[in-house]
Amino acid sequence: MNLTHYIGGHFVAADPVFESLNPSDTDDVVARYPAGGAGEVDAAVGAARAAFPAWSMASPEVRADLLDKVGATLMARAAELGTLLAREEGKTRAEGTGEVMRAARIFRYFASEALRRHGQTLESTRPGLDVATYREAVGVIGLITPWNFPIAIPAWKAAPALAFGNTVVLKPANPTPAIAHALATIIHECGAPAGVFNMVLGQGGVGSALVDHAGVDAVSFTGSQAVGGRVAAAAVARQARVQLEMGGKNPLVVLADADLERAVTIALDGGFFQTGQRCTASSRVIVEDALHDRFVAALAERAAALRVGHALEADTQVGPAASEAQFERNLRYVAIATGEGGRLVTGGTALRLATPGYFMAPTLIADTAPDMRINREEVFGPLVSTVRVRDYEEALAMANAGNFGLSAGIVTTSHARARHFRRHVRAGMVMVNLPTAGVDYHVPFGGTRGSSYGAREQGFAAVEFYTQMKTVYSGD
Ligand SMILES: NC(=O)C1=CN([C@@H]2O[C@H](COP(=O)(O)OP(=O)(O)OC[C@H]3O[C@@H](n4cnc5c(N)ncnc54)[C@H](OP(=O)(O)O)[C@@H]3O)[C@@H](O)[C@H]2O)C=CC1
Ligand SMILES: O=C(O)CCC(=O)C(=O)O
Repeated sequence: MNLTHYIGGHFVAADPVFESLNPSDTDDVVARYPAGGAGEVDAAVGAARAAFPAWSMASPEVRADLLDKVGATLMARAAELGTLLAREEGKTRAEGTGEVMRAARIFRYFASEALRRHGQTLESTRPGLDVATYREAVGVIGLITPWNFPIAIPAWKAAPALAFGNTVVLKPANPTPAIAHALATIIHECGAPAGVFNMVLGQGGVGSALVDHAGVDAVSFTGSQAVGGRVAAAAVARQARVQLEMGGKNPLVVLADADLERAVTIALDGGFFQTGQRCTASSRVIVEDALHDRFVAALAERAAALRVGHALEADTQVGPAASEAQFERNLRYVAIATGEGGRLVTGGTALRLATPGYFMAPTLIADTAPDMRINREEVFGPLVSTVRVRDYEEALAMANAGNFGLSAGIVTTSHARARHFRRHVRAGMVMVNLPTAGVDYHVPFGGTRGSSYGAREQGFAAVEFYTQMKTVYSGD
């Protein structure tokens, strides 16, 4: 399959330069795609600017109808698109289908958000005047989205952008262009006016051309801290609005009063499902001393029993890393963690299976210290480290250490501890007796410190980033 850019309502073909490979079987080329650059970005931004006046002034019903139709189409095609997603990204077919359904629900949710009341009317302090606030579209929004949720994240950025009257230029992640292309095709076929939604494919310069373009009013980025920092600096330098979501080193605190089986199930899900490639993954498990050894032994046993395999095989529980770069990074961090004194309890190695893919055994590294790199840096693979602590107070201090603050979890039977943790942990999202990963789409998503920058994403909070406030005073 040769993919194209999507600019101004047209699928713009160009020589295929890059390949998207199936990470479960790298002999399988999922798609080939062109090397877009500043020229394509300029054309896409131009198309989005030209479409903006009519789209932002269109009846919200027009926008709601489009989003509704996109949501319904995604839902109807969830199994087929979920298979494509699993083939291209490496998450299991069930995870892929679930993600497409999530994207469908996000479009459906924002279809109704387009019709909801977002402004206010107030009495003026001056008799005889009325005051009202309106939320208006911002303009052209540049979206740079990652490969780990290659349809849900474009959905949760594009759907609110379009719902509130903005136009969009999407730069999808390099390892997953085919599923992004499928989304663009659906938006086109559902009747989006030309230029309302655009997509430019390519590597090594498309993202920065988008962020630097004077015609882009706002940029929403999800990815690494390093790139996020560059995106923010470039956007702020020209006073463009910017929002970043940059991952985590999410602590899961397991207290001695926890039910062991439950704690292990929560850690297993949060740490290893979706191959650990979630910014909300429970990559750092902080365990109270009295339960520590039994917890590590039980988690290692369950992790070793997980079936790692080809994403499209029915009994696979953990798919491959999404790319060679991510695979190598995962293995490198095993060496870094053990080199710094961590104890490899299970996993740690690449797996040779029937197909050439980026498979790795779920890995547990115990006896780590909080200042080791494995506890400070996001890896984004099926790697979990454990830290032993004396008591709850030490666990909380450790959970609050470091430069991330996305999601934090606690497993305990104590309501008092859970309440205290909810209040005092420094994270944007707190999970009580739940994995740190796995979020709803109708509530705000985002973190503190180095995890996020700017307004929250998703749910009712999305209106903040994708609209600007206007205050109108009316006399008689
Ligand atoms: N928070 C999360 O959910 C995610 C976190 N990550 C983390 O990031 C690590 C690396 O993943 P990787 O896929 O390389 O992701 P990156 O965060 O490095 O982002 C790569 C994307 O950013 C664009 N980009 C690169 N430089 C710039 C720039 N200066 N301005 C604008 N856009 C730019 C690239 O486009 P172009 O090719 O055109 O330059 C590409 O689309 C992972 O291991 C993980 O730790 C990754 C994915 C999701
Ligand atoms: O945990 C989730 O459901 C969402 C995770 C996420 O958004 C991410 O990894 O980028």
